[in-house]
Amino acid sequence: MRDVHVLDVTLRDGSHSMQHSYTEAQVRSVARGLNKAGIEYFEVSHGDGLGGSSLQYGLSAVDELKLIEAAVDECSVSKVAVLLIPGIGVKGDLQNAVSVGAKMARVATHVTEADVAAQHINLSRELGLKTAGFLMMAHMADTKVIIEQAKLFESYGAEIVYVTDSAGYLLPHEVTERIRALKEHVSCEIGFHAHNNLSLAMANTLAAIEAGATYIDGSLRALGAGSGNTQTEAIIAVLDRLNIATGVHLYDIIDVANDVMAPMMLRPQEISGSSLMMGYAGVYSSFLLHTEKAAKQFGVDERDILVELGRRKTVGGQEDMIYEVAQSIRATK
Ligand SMILES: C[C@H](O)CC(=O)C(=O)O
Ligand SMILES: [Mn+2]
Repeated sequence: MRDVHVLDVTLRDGSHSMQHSYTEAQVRSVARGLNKAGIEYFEVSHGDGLGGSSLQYGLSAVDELKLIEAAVDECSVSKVAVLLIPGIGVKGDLQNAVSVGAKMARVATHVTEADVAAQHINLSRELGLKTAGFLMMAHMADTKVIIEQAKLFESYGAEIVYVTDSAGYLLPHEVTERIRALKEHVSCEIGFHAHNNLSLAMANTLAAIEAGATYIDGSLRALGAGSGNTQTEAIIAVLDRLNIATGVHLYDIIDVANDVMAPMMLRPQEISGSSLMMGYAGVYSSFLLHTEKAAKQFGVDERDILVELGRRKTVGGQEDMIYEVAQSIRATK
């Protein structure tokens, strides 16, 4: 019995921090540990979802279908989820993921664009997947808009709607406001996905649960875009202390975080000057590595790039703007 479902995103959001370099052996060892710990669903895909491997978003070292298949092969308890952003991934990608054993799909759109997900959510239900809509950059819309968009997801067949704090910008009371509004106006379950750019991932996750969210994302050692996500092993411990059942064994989840994930991380998952600025300026967390690259290439301060990206209200899919902004800052020097 699970009061709250903790979905682990180490093998998807963590792929941003790993520069999409996961190998089959790495995925197998993480999947084995998550399965042993009793995680219900964990996500495996390119960081930007199915079909994300590209020059724009970063090339994957290994075909994600091979990684999904390897993860599925390690599972007796856990089920594999995939993320799909319509336009980056296509319906065929979802069918392929199902053919290698995926059991859940999270269809992600910008917070004001749920209408582009109708076909993908329909297909996901037809394929028998647990199906969720994932509203990214949720800080960019007020509760009225979020309710409207969640209702669209629900009308297409989504069983869960996630409020996704892609920029790690939201403050706890703003999370409460959004989740509470959804609880009042939609009947599907509500999920929450945090980024730790302002060091608020855990506080925001607890605010979401208190307001009624029943699906929560976490990642081992917090591995994820920007400053990473809510740390899976920490939220399991905290929920245990709150007597909220997750069905996950604490020692086993700590073991996979410490013994398996930590040694393979390319760099510590920390709140750096730049990832903090993403939370401050409201910038999509997966822009971090691109911003570091652009800052070096044009010899400008990463923070200036991020502030300008926030001011221009850039969203996922506009990675090319990072270089344009860096170039324009350079030109004014
Ligand atoms: C594709 C993004 O990385 C999805 C996500 O995890 C977020 O918006 O946050
Ligand atoms: Mn994320």
